[in-house]
Amino acid sequence: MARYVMALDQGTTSSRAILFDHSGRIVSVANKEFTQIYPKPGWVEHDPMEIWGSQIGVAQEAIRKAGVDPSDIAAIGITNQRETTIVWDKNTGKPIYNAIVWQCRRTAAICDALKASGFDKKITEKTGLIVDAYFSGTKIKWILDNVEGAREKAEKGELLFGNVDSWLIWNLTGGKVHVTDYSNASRTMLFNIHELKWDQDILKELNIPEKMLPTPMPSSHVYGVTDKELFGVEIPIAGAAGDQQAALFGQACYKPGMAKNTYGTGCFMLMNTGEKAVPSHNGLLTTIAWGIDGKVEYALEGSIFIAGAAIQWLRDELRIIDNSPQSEEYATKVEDTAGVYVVPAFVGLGAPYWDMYARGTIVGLTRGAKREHLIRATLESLAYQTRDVLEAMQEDSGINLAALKVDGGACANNFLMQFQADILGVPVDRPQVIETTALGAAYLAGLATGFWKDKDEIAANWNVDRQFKPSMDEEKKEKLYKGWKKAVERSLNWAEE
Ligand SMILES: Nc1ncnc2c1ncn2[C@@H]1O[C@H](COP(=O)(O)OP(=O)(O)O)[C@@H](O)[C@H]1O
Ligand SMILES: O=P(O)(O)OC[C@H](O)CO
Repeated sequence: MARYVMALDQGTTSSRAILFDHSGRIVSVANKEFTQIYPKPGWVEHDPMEIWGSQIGVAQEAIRKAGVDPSDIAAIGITNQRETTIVWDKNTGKPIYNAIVWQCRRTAAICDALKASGFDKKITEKTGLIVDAYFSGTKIKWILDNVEGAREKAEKGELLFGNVDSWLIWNLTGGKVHVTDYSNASRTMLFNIHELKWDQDILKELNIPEKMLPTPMPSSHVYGVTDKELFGVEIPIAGAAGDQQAALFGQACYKPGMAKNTYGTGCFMLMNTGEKAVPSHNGLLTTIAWGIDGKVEYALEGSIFIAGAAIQWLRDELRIIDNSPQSEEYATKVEDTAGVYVVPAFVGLGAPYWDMYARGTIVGLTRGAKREHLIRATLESLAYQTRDVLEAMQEDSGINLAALKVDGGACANNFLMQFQADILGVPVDRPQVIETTALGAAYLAGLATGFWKDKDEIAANWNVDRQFKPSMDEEKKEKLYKGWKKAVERSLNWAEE
């Protein structure tokens, strides 16, 4: 029997491939950052060919590094940055435009028009989403309206749309399979999450031909096999899920009420709500967690657009740190932020504010404010944003979390995790494997191919690395959080079209 499952984790800033063994341990990892394209303020693009090239490159490298024979890989699971929109020519396989990234704000005006007409309420009922430039629907419309000849070709059935999962599966299968999984479909703003089909009313409103859309499928399912050219053997592609849903799966949050928070480029808290799609009254999204075992399960989600990306901003734009881990070193050189707050609303604010026109703000500066304070305030902003969504989630679900499971690159930061526990007043549990996004994708693929028996077998693999216990006194905690809310006020509704 084959001994490994490979996860392809196509994130916002890097493509990663990880080989896992049967106990969920990492056997090898390969990673490659790729180009971020900012054509205008608030616009973000990727080159789809670079996404594909880097992803297949790291897959081959991970296999090479482990010294594993590709025939020893039971299955491949895909997980991806969600909502990012790619449109390509069915005949040539070439993209007709750059990928419009989830963070891109270019379709804010289309969203405003949907809100002005009241159609946004219908969209929320059907898709569980809050109308925002974040989702794929308006991005597809923008491409069809702005790329010469695109609409005509789409109507003739010559163009295909996909999120990154579909794009990778299409390329991995040599252009044979055009599918998506339910969790990714639920992020397009075109998918009826109750009926599990593309919604005709929304397609009509946005003028998007259904023939360009992929076939929605369960998240744990054999979609096809890899083209023999790629690895020398055909490997089943047996799982796919959006990266945040995959992390929920990898964290073994299989029961209603279980939640995780992933600190990557953005920060995303998801709570499993079982077979019930729970509507939010506090600015959260209702979304599909996964389709498995012949049914679909749902989640409540708090989407924070900028988290680890703010640390990258300190590194790449301000150039006040050399690498992300150094942020911890500087943050712990000072007692506090000296009253400084950073609100990293670089691409507007997601949950629970949903303000496409908010922009980044630094407040509370005094003459003594130093680099260390700014770095610490940036790290703390991740924790404050998380408290904003946790409060909304507890309100919507009626559940008070006993502990928060965390994962993603930035959860390696011990200062941040301790501050997070302090500001929430809830313990924070960090697992041994923080690559739970990739792990979740591997589990979905391994379950479809019999590599793992069932979810219980997988749940037994979850082990805590460290628990961070709240230790800040109540008065200080609330005073700090009050300052954050005031800082957020200053960032809202800033940009003008
Ligand atoms: N020690 C650290 N402290 C703070 N942030 C970190 C640390 N290590 C990584 N990060 C941040 O985490 C992000 C990378 O996490 P990852 O889970 O790989 O993200 P993604 O999947 O979105 O690309 C980067 O934005 C990086 O700045
Ligand atoms: O690239 P990540 O891990 O920050 O995830 C991005 C999300 O999928 C966007 O919805």
